[in-house]
Amino acid sequence: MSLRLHEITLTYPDGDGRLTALDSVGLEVERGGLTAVVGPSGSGKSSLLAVAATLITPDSGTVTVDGTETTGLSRGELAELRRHRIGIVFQQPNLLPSLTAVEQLQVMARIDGRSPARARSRAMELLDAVGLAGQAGRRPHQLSGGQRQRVNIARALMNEPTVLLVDEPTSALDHERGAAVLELITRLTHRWATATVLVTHDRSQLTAVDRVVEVRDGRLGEPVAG
Ligand SMILES: Nc1ncnc2c1ncn2[C@@H]1O[C@H](COP(=O)(O)OP(=O)(O)OP(=O)(O)O)[C@@H](O)[C@H]1O
Repeated sequence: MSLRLHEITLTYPDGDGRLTALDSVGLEVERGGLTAVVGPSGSGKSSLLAVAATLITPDSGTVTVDGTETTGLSRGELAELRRHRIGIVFQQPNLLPSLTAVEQLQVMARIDGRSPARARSRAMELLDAVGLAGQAGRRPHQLSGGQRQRVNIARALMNEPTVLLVDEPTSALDHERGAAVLELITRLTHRWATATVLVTHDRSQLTAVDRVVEVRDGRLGEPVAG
């Protein structure tokens, strides 16, 4: 199992007490599988993604990434794990304004110490996969919102992660572009065999995903119709 969350409970300070954001949540995703997590605002979706990304340590429960149990790893070891095994697509693309599309990707590989030639060929392969081979030399302001989101997605795959975590990728896009981005993420999941978890509040576009689970008040279950 490439991503396994087991009995995750997460609380936040809340006045004099604690608010339970995740309550004994379990989730398993295989390589090449895409699980969509839906749920109303405040139900715990972002918290679930942050725990899966090892950015937040839960009160209890375990997160296993690509066979590595993360409990007890140091901050440095977690950072290393994230760099090599986890790709994260945040809601906002956060591209660097002065870099071209291909450079946005190359930066990731440089941090990881790859040769520039290998980094460039991987970057071009990914830009091609997201339909932007012809826009490799453009800077963010020369790209549309949908194109920027595609660069963002390609960048998350740069270091060949096992796990791909995607937060509300369609929130800034209209219905048609949103559907295209979801279709793209599904295709990339199959092609690069990532264990993908995608968080969204918009379930109308979830036609092609392998599985949909719903978070309600911090608990995970099968989605309720509607
Ligand atoms: N850092 C924090 N400190 C305190 N409470 C928090 C914190 N982050 C989230 N919460 C609370 O935990 C609960 C779950 O929040 P979370 O952001 O995970 O939900 P969500 O489903 O992603 O919501 P949204 O769709 O609005 O982003 C909410 O009640 C929220 O107010």
